[in-house]
Amino acid sequence: MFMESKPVRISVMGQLGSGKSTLVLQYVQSQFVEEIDSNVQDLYKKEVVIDGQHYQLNILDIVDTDYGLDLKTENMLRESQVILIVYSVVSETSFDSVLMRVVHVRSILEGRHVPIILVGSKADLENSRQVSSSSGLQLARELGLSAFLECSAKTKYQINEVFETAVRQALAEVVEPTRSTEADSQRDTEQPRESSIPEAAEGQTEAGIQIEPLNAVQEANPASRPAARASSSNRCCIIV
Ligand SMILES: Nc1nc2c(ncn2[C@@H]2O[C@H](COP(=O)(O)OP(=O)(O)OP(=O)(O)O)[C@@H](O)[C@H]2O)c(=O)[nH]1
Repeated sequence: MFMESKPVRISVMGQLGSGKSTLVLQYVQSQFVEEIDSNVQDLYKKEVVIDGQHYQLNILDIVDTDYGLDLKTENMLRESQVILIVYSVVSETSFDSVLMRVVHVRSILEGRHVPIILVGSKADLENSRQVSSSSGLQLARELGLSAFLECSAKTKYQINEVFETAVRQALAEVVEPTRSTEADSQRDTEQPRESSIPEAAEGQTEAGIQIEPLNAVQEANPASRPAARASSSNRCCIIV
């Protein structure tokens, strides 16, 4: 039986070198590329089945300098249904640049709700890690983002999960908050939009989604084993 694919437009941003192109290429072409031309903005297409539904993913790998985006890219960003902001877990500067990118994206979107997912890449490089999983999760919560994941394009760890989460978030129904009082509107301008990232209890989110302890991650991500043993308090997070 022929099933029509639903198109989903995904944009991928992040500081140069954060690993966004490698992440996209691993997902779309199943290859890990060491050197990629950073000046090329590419649109990739991939047919997938997620939760029994066919989708055509249109994934825009944005040339994202710290000096802003050109008008054409801003327009393409406005048409996105979900945006991934990638940082590298081995680069604190890429993590520090996330805030600026979120603020910039939100200003481009002018109040329209588009889910933003925070992605910590290069999770295989555990021995060189500069940004803990809990810092990533905390930032995602503070900024009111829709989800947070770590992944590795090298080991393929959570690559599918990143894009599956993106599709689910893109299609999730958005419930706009009702603004009844002046105080409410005042508060809305002061705080980030409410996030679907729940407050985590020890090892678990409010929604009951397990935050996997690192020893569970070791099987999926063998490269992280030595460091994982060394820091058992560290956690890998999949929050949707
Ligand atoms: N070990 C490891 N290296 C990675 C991973 N992802 C990307 N890299 C490497 O990090 C470098 C930068 O990756 P890119 O994908 O080019 O980064 P980018 O964010 O697209 O940056 P530009 O191409 O400059 O826009 C490359 O040498 C990649 O091979 C990963 O998961 N693990």
